[in-house]
Order: sequence, then structure tokens, then C-alpha cells
Amino acid sequence: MSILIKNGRVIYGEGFEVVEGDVLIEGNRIVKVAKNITEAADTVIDAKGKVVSPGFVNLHTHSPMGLFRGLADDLPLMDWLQNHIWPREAKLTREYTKVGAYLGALEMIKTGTTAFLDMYFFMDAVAEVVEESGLRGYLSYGMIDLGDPEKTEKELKEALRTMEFIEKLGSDRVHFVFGPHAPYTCSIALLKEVRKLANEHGKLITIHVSETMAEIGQISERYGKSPVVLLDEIGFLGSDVIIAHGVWLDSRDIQILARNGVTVAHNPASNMKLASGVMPLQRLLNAGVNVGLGTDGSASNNNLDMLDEMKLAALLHKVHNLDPTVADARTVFRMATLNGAKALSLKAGVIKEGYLADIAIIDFNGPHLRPVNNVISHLVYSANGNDVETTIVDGKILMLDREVLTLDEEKILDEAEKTIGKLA
Ligand SMILES: CSC[C@H]1O[C@@H](n2cnc3c(O)ncnc32)[C@H](O)[C@@H]1O
Ligand SMILES: [Zn+2]
Repeated sequence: MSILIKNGRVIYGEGFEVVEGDVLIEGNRIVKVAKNITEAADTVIDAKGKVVSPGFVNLHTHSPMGLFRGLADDLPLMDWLQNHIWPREAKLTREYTKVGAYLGALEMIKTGTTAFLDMYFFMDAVAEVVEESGLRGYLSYGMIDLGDPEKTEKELKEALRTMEFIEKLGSDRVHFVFGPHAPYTCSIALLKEVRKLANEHGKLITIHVSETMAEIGQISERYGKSPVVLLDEIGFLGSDVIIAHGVWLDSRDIQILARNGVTVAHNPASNMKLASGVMPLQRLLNAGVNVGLGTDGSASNNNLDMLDEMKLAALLHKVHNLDPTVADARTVFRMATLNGAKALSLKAGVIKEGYLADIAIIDFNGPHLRPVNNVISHLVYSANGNDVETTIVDGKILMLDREVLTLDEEKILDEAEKTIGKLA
């Protein structure tokens, strides 16, 4: 199968240079970017007046949490989790979670996300949805043992069962990741075992770390050190670890993350909504830490729109530093694309020959995107997910002219409405 995208403004290469031209996709790869490609293709997409962008990589989410959108707003993290979210999640079944996963997948496709890193329950069901949707999913079963050795065993067993299920799916797009929830919900024994298993099986690890001051207080009280120092001392950190948040980091923590090649998934909307704090973006980047962008779940965001997220990231760090040069549009765009792909060891996040064909085509005909003075600026500051017209993953069209081809949109919305009555 081949796809030829004609006459677009193409965001080309690692430098995100905007060039006018065509993109040829053969199989799941980009094979040619040039003016006036004349090769025949199975499908031709006219991208005149449109921007051909690398698809977005959502580096931290809980994709089924759209079910809880708007049910617990305006609360701090611990109150939000313990008194509102966890009691509802206790009622989740595989079936309900799958409904949420469909809703999340639909929203991601419609807003140009092509790959995402997830942590949730019933991840075998989420894996089935990802496979059907055509998205690229990096899926972790979120482990919480609260220091109970019986639970440690149970959680590890469920993670390994999920890994086996995903391996059996045999999909190039669906990957298993280890997901201990956080240092305040996981025992040292669990974290050490995860490190060992990740080495054994060659899998990535994702974990919430240093999200709130309350967490820093809890971990300091329990262990007398910061969460990052704790993880470093038990040999947990490495270049295969993606920590979500990293809001409360001191200089020593930042050096440790840099030295270990850890990636940080920044979630500005969630950090602002839960009033968790402002992560030290500039200091992390200066230290050479890879920083990607995530939405977190839709109960703390409240959507999965990476275009929205880019704008929030840029604005948050400007006002926080009282410096408008911080978090410039290109830096933030790189976080939402290439940096996320790098963290997942994925040859994507860039439109260039040899890269995976994970692409979002964005309509630039709306008044809010004219005149087209600066494509990257418009994507970060002016566009939103509704401007995404076509989404391509692994060389397959998932949405064309805003029609999702892999999922039944009406049915998904209907099921989500019916399900929430059972969980609220
Ligand atoms: C055990 S599955 C994942 C678990 O994480 C919860 N969650 C969602 N958002 C956050 C966040 O910002 N910090 C910590 N935990 C979060 C989610 O509700 C699930 O229980
Ligand atoms: Zn999270």
C-alpha cells in the first residue's frame, strides 16, 4: 500500500523546516519528500492549504479516564485520587474500561495523536482497542501494592499476564511497558522487582514521580530522601524509564535524571488543574534531560488534545519565569513529537525518508490560522485538535477528512453515555 500526500506545507526533518511539497509513503515508512513527486500511489491526498506534520506522541495518559471527565474537578491530587477517582475506579470492569479506551482512542485519532504511553487497569482490553483503532500504544498495567507483600505478588502477576497477552497479540503497534504507579503507592520490593523484570524482558518503565509537595513530604517522612534519590539508590533509574510529572525536583534530582538518561513526561494541564506546581522545564532541558509532553488522563485535563497541551506548556513556563523567550514554539513542538518518540525508542516524530509514517494533516483554512506567517507558531499558539483533518499511523489512514475509518464514532459516544450512569 502506498499513499501520496500532494501540495502540502511539510514540516520536514529534525529541524522542523517548513517546505512546500509532497510526501510519499510506502508500506509503513516515509520513502520520499520532494517537490512534484510523480510516482503512482494507491491513495492520493490533496494537502493544498494544509500542513503535513509529524503525528503527536502523548507521553503520559490514562486513556480510559475520559469516562470520568468532569466528575471531579477543582481538587488537589490526593483528595481527587483518594476520595473521588479511586472509589469510582473500584467499580470499573473490563467491559467499562474498554468503553473508556474506545473513547480515548477516538479522541486521540481525531486530534492527531499517533502514539501514546498509557497506564491503567484492564490493559488487555485497552490493547484490543489500540490494535483495532490503528494507533500505536505503549501500555502499562498500573501497579499499586501499598506495601502489602501479598498485593506485590498479585500486581506483578497481573503485569506479567498483561505482557503475555500483548505479546500474543503480535502487533507491531502495541507494546507492553512496566507501570508501577508511584513511589508513594509502591513498595521498594515492587520497584526493585520491576527493574529486574524490565531488564530481563527488555521493556520500558513508566512511573509518576515528584508530582506534588505532598508526595515529597510523604517520601521524605518514610525514607528521608527525595523520590528521585530513592529511585536512584535502589538502581531503578535508566534510559528506559519515563517519569510522569517531575514537578518538584531540586538540582541534585535533575542531575540524577540527566546522568541516568531518564525522560520526563511533562503534563502542564494536569499540573495546573490539580495545582500541583510548575515543573522546572528550563533547568531540565539545560541539564540535557529529554522532556516529552503528555495530557495525563481526561479527569485531570480534561481532554487528550496535544495541540492544546503545547499551548499550555508554552504559556505556563513563560509566565512562571516572567520570560517570554522560555518554552518557545519550536521547543514545545519538539517535546510533543520527536522527544516523545525518542523516549519510546520509536523512529517517528519526524517527517523524513526512512521514518515511520505517523502523520497528522492539519487544515490551515480556518481564520484563526491565517495568514500563514509561521506554521510552527500557529500549531502551538493558534490551532487545536479540531483542525486535524487526517491522521496516518504506520502508513495506514485512520481518519480522512475528519471521518474516522477504523472505529465506529457514533457507537463509541453512545456507549460512553450509557456506561457513566453505572460508575458515577
Ligand atoms: C494504577 S493505574 C493509574 C492510576 O493513576 C491514577 N492517576 C491519574 N492521574 C494521576 C496523577 O496525575 N497522579 C497520580 N495518579 C494518577 C489513575 O486514576 C489510576 O488510579
Ligand atoms: Zn498520570
